Amino acid sequence: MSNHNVIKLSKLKFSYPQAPERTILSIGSWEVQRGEHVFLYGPSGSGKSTLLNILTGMVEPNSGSIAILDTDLATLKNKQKDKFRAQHIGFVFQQLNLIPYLSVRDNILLADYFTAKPAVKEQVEVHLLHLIESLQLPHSILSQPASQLSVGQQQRVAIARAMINKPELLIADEPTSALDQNSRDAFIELLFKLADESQATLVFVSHDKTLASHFGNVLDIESINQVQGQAQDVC
Ligand SMILES: Nc1ncnc2c1ncn2[C@@H]1O[C@H](COP(=O)(O)OP(=O)(O)OP(=O)(O)O)[C@@H](O)[C@H]1O
Repeated sequence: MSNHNVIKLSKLKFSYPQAPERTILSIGSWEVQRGEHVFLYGPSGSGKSTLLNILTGMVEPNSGSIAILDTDLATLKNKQKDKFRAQHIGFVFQQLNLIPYLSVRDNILLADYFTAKPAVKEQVEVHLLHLIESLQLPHSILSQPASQLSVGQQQRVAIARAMINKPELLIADEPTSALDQNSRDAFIELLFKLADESQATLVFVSHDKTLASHFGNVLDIESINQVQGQAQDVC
């Protein structure tokens, strides 16, 4: 396979409809190649979450283009965007967002259920077991309700859920902010391991610059966003 861009932004401008006069993001160009581990950092209010929402098609820019895996998001209707997101992008958030009363298995498979074209059941099962083993979790955990897991186990289940659809792009938004240093490093290493296994590209967002040393590609959002002065005023 050639070295396709997984993310390609160009001439992007964005302001929220409630405050149209205030430009939040103005990015000339930004590209991420397949398999990269990108650490995107910046202070509170610098537009990290806004940029992630634009990358995933949840929010539309005022102008400019965004291609994810060579698909121009502007060409997709809302339903197609939902499907595209479910099939190609995995998410791990700060609040792990597991549903407490559902079993670990159902929490993980929920992501597969939302893709318009669910994979063949047997293949999903094989992949599920593979993920659980790679994350050093016992098979028996699959039938436990998420509410019974330790925080460390919940994190690993959140990674499995993000990876069950074999996404090409994995987005992690401040997933380690509640952890101590050791658990943080272990979590990042597991995330890398799983991402690399499926050659997924990882975009990891945080305001904690001490994590940067783990990553091959470290990007200060303020170095690509031409309106940083304005965004910083808020914090
Ligand atoms: N729904 C909204 N309407 C109007 N302004 C918003 C909205 N959401 C965010 N903003 C503003 O956009 C700017 C960027 O916010 P954003 O949440 O993207 O920053 P961030 O870097 O992710 O911050 P944090 O690290 O605190 O999560 C901030 O100044 C914020 O006040």
